[in-house]
Amino acid sequence: MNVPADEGQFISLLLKVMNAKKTIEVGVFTGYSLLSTALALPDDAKIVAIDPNLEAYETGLPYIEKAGVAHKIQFIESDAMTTLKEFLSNGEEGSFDFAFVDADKENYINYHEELLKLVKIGGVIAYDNTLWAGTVALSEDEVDKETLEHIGANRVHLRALNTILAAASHQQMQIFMERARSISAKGERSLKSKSNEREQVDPLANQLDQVG
Ligand SMILES: C[S@@+](CC[C@H](N)C(=O)[O-])C[C@H]1O[C@@H](n2cnc3c(N)ncnc32)[C@H](O)[C@@H]1O
Repeated sequence: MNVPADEGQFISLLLKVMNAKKTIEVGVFTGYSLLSTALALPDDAKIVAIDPNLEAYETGLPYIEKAGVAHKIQFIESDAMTTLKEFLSNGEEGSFDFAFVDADKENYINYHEELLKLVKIGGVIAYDNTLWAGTVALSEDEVDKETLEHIGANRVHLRALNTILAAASHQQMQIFMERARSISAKGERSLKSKSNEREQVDPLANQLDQVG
């Protein structure tokens, strides 16, 4: 299922504020968030979009073409971990401005590990569904049995991701979207030794510092 329109607009805003030019999307489906991304980026930008489901991507592709942004997209029909590891072996470390993850929740933590290496200091990694309909804040006893069966495993995966994000030394901001959708956007905060570099390249992190 695609992200809601307000989330697409929020991604678009983030990308424009950051002046992003090179991004990764993990989990494309029919390309709604991908189209939001492609429309927000400049004409010479590049988006690597990874999903094993080529058929779904091709369903949405005519709309991407009609919008005149297909040239910005490199679709890779693959499992994302394989591709992310290939990028790292090919020397793409620290070369991406932004990553958006909206795929198999059990792998979010694994994607996070690889994306921390692929996304540059000052970049942002955004995750869809981090509240999982609000259930991440509830104990198992508080979720009714039917709901727990339906959402149980993903709730556990997302709680684990949120715990890691909250504990990490990187700057993080959490944005709660309407209709119980959620997105966590994690600004990569530089270490003290890189503070000068960061000040030059990282307007978003400076804004995040002021937010606290
Ligand atoms: C919720 S949909 C993505 C929706 C999309 N972001 C949008 O807004 O239109 C999840 C997608 O993740 C993909 N997916 C599942 N496992 C994956 C994996 N291991 N690697 C990459 N994509 C995967 C599915 O094929 C599916 O298309």
